[in-house]
Amino acid sequence: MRIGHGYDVHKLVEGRDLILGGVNIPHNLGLLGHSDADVLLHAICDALLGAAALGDIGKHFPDTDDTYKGISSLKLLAHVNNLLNDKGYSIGNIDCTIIAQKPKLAPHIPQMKKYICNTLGLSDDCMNIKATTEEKLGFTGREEGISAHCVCLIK
Ligand SMILES: Nc1ccn([C@@H]2O[C@H](COP(=O)(O)O)[C@@H](O)[C@H]2O)c(=O)n1
Ligand SMILES: C[C@@]1(CO)OP(=O)(O)OP(=O)(O)OC[C@H]1O
Repeated sequence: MRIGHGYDVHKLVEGRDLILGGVNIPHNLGLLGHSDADVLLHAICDALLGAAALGDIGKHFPDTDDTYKGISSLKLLAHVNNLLNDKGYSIGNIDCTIIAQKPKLAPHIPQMKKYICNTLGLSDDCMNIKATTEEKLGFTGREEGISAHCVCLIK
């Protein structure tokens, strides 16, 4: 068994979609990034890459490469899964926390889980997503951005 950890932050701005776990969530602000800025999927990619000692998301998908401009991060996650499979690894379980003051994410978590489990070929009981506010403290509390943490085990 090997452990991995991922962390990512994206800024909230007007005029962008809010996409988390592949789900387009209705909100007045969205996340800024070179890709679709899906901060949850980026944290998952980094945790999986970390567990396999394969570097990080920026190494595999540079934000200077137009190939990744506006790309769905579900495609990046699928690619990361292939890299792990090529090295003979399979995923044990994944646990994530999204830190967002708004919007309420709980109603969207089942759909996020479905997309992620389908992409990774994981069963529902191997994947968990939590959401929390930071009680109006810090940059997430001021609604300037959203962050996400992920830990995983691979075998
Ligand atoms: N963006 C969010 C943040 C939180 N939740 C849910 O609310 C619960 C309480 O959050 P606190 O930050 O006040 O502890 C949390 O456990 C989540 O279930 C949410 O849905 N969306
Ligand atoms: C995903 C990539 C590539 O499009 O870009 P962003 O969407 O900006 O995301 P980030 O987490 O800053 O870094 C990884 C990138 O290289």
